[in-house]
Amino acid sequence: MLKNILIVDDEESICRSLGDILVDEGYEVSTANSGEEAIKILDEEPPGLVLLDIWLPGIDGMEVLKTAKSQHPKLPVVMMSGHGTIETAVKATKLGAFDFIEKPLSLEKVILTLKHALDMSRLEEENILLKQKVSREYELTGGSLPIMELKEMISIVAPTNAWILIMGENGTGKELVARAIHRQSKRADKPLVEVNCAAIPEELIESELFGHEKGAFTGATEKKRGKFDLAHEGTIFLDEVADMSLKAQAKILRILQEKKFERVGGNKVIQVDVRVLAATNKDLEKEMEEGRFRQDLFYRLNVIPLSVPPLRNRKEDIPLLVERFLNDYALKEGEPKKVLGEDAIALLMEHSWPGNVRELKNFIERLAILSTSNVISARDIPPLPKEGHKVEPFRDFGLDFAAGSFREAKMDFEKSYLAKKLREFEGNISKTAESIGLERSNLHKKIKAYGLESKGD
Ligand SMILES: Nc1ncnc2c1ncn2[C@@H]1O[C@H](COP(=O)(O)OP(=O)(O)OP(=O)(O)O)[C@@H](O)[C@H]1O
Repeated sequence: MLKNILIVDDEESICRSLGDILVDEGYEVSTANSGEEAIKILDEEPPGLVLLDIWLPGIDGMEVLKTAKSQHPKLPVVMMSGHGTIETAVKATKLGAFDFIEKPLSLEKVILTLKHALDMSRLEEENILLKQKVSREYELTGGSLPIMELKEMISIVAPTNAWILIMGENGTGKELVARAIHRQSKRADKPLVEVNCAAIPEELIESELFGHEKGAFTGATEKKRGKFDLAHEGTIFLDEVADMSLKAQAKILRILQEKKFERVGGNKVIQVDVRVLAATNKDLEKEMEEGRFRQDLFYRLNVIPLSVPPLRNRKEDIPLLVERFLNDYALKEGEPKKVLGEDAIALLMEHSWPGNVRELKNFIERLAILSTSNVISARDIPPLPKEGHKVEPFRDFGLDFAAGSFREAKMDFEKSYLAKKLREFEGNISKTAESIGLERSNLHKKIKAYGLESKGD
């Protein structure tokens, strides 16, 4: 991208010669011979960078720097001076100058400094845009009473350091709640590290959470930092916390209590400062009763409970969510935004959305992809399961021995058998794989091939 550079120097010859060189380097250049002129240009047509002499008649360089920084805080300003002292350089840096170059100017130094300053400013811009994009992506949409109450609770508890347990059905937005809490907390500038407890094999849990030293076990070819280490001074989000084995729960409890750990294969004790957020879609009271979840861990995590309501209890959010997902889709694909007709929305409001917001989001994306017209009406909506009909993730498909060939019958059996076993272990892939003597990765492949995924995505 072409960047405009403003050179401010009362010596006409410097403006001219420096300007010519910078134009040759591919920059656009404008010049000012006084502080007053510079301020006028900054006001009317802000450049991408300023090369600013300190000694100017009238308003001097330091004053121009102050004005420039107050009007355009992100504008990189490089100071130049023939009588540079350490003090002036320090003062300029304190006022926000990017760098300080001494006269007589070394061309190499000027060009290198400009390049660094422009690179830095581009990175800053990109960073701001990315942060905006990410925070938009993770915004909780909804104006219903339960969602407004939830947002209110989030704004109260987020700035504290309290640990929070987020409960709710699959796809209700628990991860978004965790992100909102982190974003509104004092730790927002530090990392939010997510741990999907259900996805870590038990034997790797320590190395995932606490890291390992090089050579700690076969396969540990590099030293690796653990999730707790990475979350230092930030937030750790333990998702699907009830899907860990009891052994893994005990390990987590110990670190949560002591806030200290050693890397696998190491002997240095690492102390961390982390805020813990946890989420689950299980009924933890029931899990405890049935001996699948440790009580002490529950009390440790459940300092502040937050509950995310299912979509069927806040259907008035559906129109807003639909609007948001159609918008997101159009932006992502760079296509014109489609709209849903009132009749189509009315149809969506009748459905019970057992997969909650995730199901609605996927449904809307499919509609946006498949519909040929920009206004989607009720006629374009594929049939939705009847009200009250809860889609079981691993439903029994029944055996259809009318299936023609041996191969088809075998596939029917395999699908039905895996669905049954997955149901038995409540969708826990590790446990199912272990119980039926199949490799986890192999089971994953079969689940995909037979469309047995538990979630809509
Ligand atoms: N209120 C909301 N506004 C906008 N998008 C939402 C909202 N709630 C959920 N979503 C979207 O729905 C999807 C599922 O949300 P999320 O992953 O936060 O749910 P979850 O409760 O953590 O699900 P699970 O228990 O299955 O992990 C995501 O794509 C998320 O962006």
